[in-house]
Amino acid sequence: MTLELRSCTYAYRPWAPPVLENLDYALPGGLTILLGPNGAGKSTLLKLAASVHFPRNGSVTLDGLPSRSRAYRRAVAWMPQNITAMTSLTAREQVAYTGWLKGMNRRDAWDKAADALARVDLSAQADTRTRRLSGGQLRRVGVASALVHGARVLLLDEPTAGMDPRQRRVFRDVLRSLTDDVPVLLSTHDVADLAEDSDNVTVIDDGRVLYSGTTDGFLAHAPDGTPSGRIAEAAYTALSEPTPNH
Ligand SMILES: Nc1ncnc2c1ncn2[C@@H]1O[C@H](COP(=O)(O)OP(=O)(O)OP(=O)(O)O)[C@@H](O)[C@H]1O
Repeated sequence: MTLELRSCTYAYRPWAPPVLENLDYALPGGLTILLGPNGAGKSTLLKLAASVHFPRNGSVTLDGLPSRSRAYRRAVAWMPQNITAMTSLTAREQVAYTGWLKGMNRRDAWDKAADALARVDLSAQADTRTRRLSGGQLRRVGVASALVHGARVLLLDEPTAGMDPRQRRVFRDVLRSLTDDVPVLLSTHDVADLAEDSDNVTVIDDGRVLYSGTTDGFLAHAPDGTPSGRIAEAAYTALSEPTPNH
């Protein structure tokens, strides 16, 4: 499975400067965390990969399938930053509804919704109305919705934002169990929290890839002598801040 952006340029308005310019990126397997400061272009990259937006120039493909194709859209699941609780629907109904929107028949969507909720450890809340769920639980409903139609790639935009430490721990366990069979690209500002769990790290700033490689390679950018609890943050700082002579 190869999701690839080739020489992608994207601007939100025809007259505006591009947010991404000639960007080349190939998503590795396992869990990849996408880091970068506010406005770096993380959501934009995810939206191009999710076929929510299309590049002005360049191409986005999954095993050669163009992102405008129906097969591509079915193979890729995207969870936006804000998940909305659908008034009066239960967690299972909301997930099943998403499956139906993705083209599944009602029966299949209903059955697979239960499986997807089990994968994110929410079976106990399947019959709870989504508006009664906590923010962290609602995000897990979002992941279940992304999983319900058997996507081959999962793109998650800041899924851990606003979660308390316990919810983040549950979420990390859920992610671990998912990435065995589905590559996941996840944007976050929780560098320390997720870097140590991930297989790969991508750092972008100003629409450019500053680093893309293994988590070990990423952590190696921390200066010698960095205290063990601060290695991920120090590595991120070293990669994202210009050196004094530049
Ligand atoms: N809908 C939009 N219309 C116009 N400009 C936009 C739109 N969405 C994002 N931008 C601009 O594109 C740039 C990249 O934004 P993007 O949301 O991709 O960054 P990000 O790295 O996800 O940021 P954050 O960490 O704050 O979520 C920013 O300058 C932003 O202002």
